[in-house]
Amino acid sequence: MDTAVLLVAAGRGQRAGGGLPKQWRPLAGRRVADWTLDAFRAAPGIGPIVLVLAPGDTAAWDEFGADPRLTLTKGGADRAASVRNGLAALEGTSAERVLIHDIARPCVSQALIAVVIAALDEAPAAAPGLAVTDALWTGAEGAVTGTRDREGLFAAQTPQGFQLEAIRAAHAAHPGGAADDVEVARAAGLRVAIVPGEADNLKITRPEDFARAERILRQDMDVRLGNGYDVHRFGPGDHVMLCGVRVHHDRGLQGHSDADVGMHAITDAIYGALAQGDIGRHFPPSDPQWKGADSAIFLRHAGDLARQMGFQISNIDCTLVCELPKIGPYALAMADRLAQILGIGAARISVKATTSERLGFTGRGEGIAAIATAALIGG
Ligand SMILES: Nc1ccn([C@@H]2O[C@H](COP(=O)(O)OP(=O)(O)OP(=O)(O)O)[C@@H](O)[C@H]2O)c(=O)n1
Ligand SMILES: C[C@](O)(CO)[C@H](O)COP(=O)(O)O
Repeated sequence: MDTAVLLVAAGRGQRAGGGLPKQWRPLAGRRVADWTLDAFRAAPGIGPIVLVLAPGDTAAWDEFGADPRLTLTKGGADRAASVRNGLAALEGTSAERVLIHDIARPCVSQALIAVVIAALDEAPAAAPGLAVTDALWTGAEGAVTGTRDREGLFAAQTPQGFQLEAIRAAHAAHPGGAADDVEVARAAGLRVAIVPGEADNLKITRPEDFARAERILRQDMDVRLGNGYDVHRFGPGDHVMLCGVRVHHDRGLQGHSDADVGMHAITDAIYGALAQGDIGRHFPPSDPQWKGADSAIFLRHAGDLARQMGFQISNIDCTLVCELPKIGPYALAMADRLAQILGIGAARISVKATTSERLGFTGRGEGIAAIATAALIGG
């Protein structure tokens, strides 16, 4: 049974400071929102994902709008209003359950997601709570004024899981202003099962939380580097394909596929980082179906394989080595095309070129060489 995910990301993160809303700020090499989104993308049994965005976060609307797995909808004046809009966006989907999660909790584990989903087999609602272990005081003017019994107290976390129709009806009946969806569910008479929360599943709220979240994410991070190198010889022709862009030239490049030397080096760099061999292993040159093939097929395969193995492409750097054609005027278009094929931001891709000072085979204009590095992050 598919479980939908509703990620609320329309807050302004005022307590976290830092200028940019916290979900768009960098954390362990990526943005907070990327960590959270990918945790749910990677979880088994997840169906539609609704991302609730502030209307003014235009860059996010453009970026995430291109992802076919996501449905975007506008946030409201407070968290509960944003959740209501997200639930409305789920109307008509086949999902019967929903996990509602703060985008500001990027350290959510696969184990916790699975536990909440499993608990929904037995209960109409389930949410993680951390039993309070510290003594509790009341205080005023910098001094302790009393103590409170901690017995039976829990710190509430997300993802909070619900049968979809039940939480939709609960929100419709609620006057608003709830701290979380458990409060809304309980007001509608739903029993909410508590599953054990995780200390690492913090909500980034204040400036110091970034450092703690970064430590948590980095301790499980699997950083991989791969390199790729390729050469193609010039032959007759009137253009070359380089990093997915057709570049006018008085000769073409020879090869079994479209001979896109840059894209081949990048593809091999990704395979290398994954320890999955090279293009020849996945697309043997002896196979006639790849004759004249668009090299985007190879690159897309490497990118998909990285995702299947639990890795994100952090960045790519590719250097083309040739005297001619001049690469500079095409470099940005090349980065854009590669980004489109890989489904990552163009700012994560660098394409540059150098001559070899007329030395060697590239210097003599006999062919083009390309060298690429890919950095992948998993875990
Ligand atoms: N109108 C709102 C307010 C909050 N949220 C989301 O609700 C989650 C939990 O809220 P909180 O930590 O309070 O986030 P902010 O409202 O962004 O923070 P602050 O109160 O410090 O401004 C966050 O993922 C936030 O983006 C939302 O989608 N819409
Ligand atoms: C839903 C929540 O994450 C539960 O802990 C929390 O209530 C939302 O954030 P806020 O800081 O209470 O606004």
